[in-house]
Amino acid sequence: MSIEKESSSTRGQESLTGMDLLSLTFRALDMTDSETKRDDFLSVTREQTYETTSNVTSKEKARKSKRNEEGSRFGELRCISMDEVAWHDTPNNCWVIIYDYVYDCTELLKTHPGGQDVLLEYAGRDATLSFIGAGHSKFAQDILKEYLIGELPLKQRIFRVPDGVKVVGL
Ligand code: HEM
Repeated sequence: MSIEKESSSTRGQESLTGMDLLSLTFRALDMTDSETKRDDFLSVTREQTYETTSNVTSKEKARKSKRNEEGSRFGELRCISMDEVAWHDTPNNCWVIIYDYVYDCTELLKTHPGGQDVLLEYAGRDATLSFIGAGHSKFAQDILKEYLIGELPLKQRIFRVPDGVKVVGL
């Protein structure tokens, strides 16, 4: 059955969008412990997202600083576009995107328990799906922050935006 047909039989006249397909892929990947809990899902409202652009209004600035006082996870993060990330795709300069955050994995390449090849495969691009697929432990998720250097601009994000792709395990 084609995707279009399946879509129209399950969702009336609506057709599947790229986001729907990505979301389905994630759901198919997640997998093992199937009982969904409320906090399995990322629930982001427009107020909880923030954009690190230069022309933010004073109202936005006030909101951001309030959020930082309240203990935002990473404070101010540099805004890095996917184009810029794409330039960092070598063993001497390896950035990856996971969950809309940008990580400099150049040093990690030397010590990554999964080896450097798997990381290099995603150098300069999004590695979210593989990071989850590899079944990384809580420890691995915790040390992610050691490599954090920035985040994607709001327009390029697919997870941390209102109605973004929902994933389990991050
Ligand atoms: C900054 C990003 C990453 C960090 C901090 C990281 C960290 C780790 C850590 C600590 C482990 C040991 C096992 C564990 O605790 O889960 C591990 C294993 C592994 N990682 Fe990563 N990882 C990263 C990105 C990736 C990516 C993008 C891939 C792509 C496929 C990957 C593939 C693997 C694999 C296959 C293993 C399993 C090794 C084994 O069990 O023998 N990792 N990683």
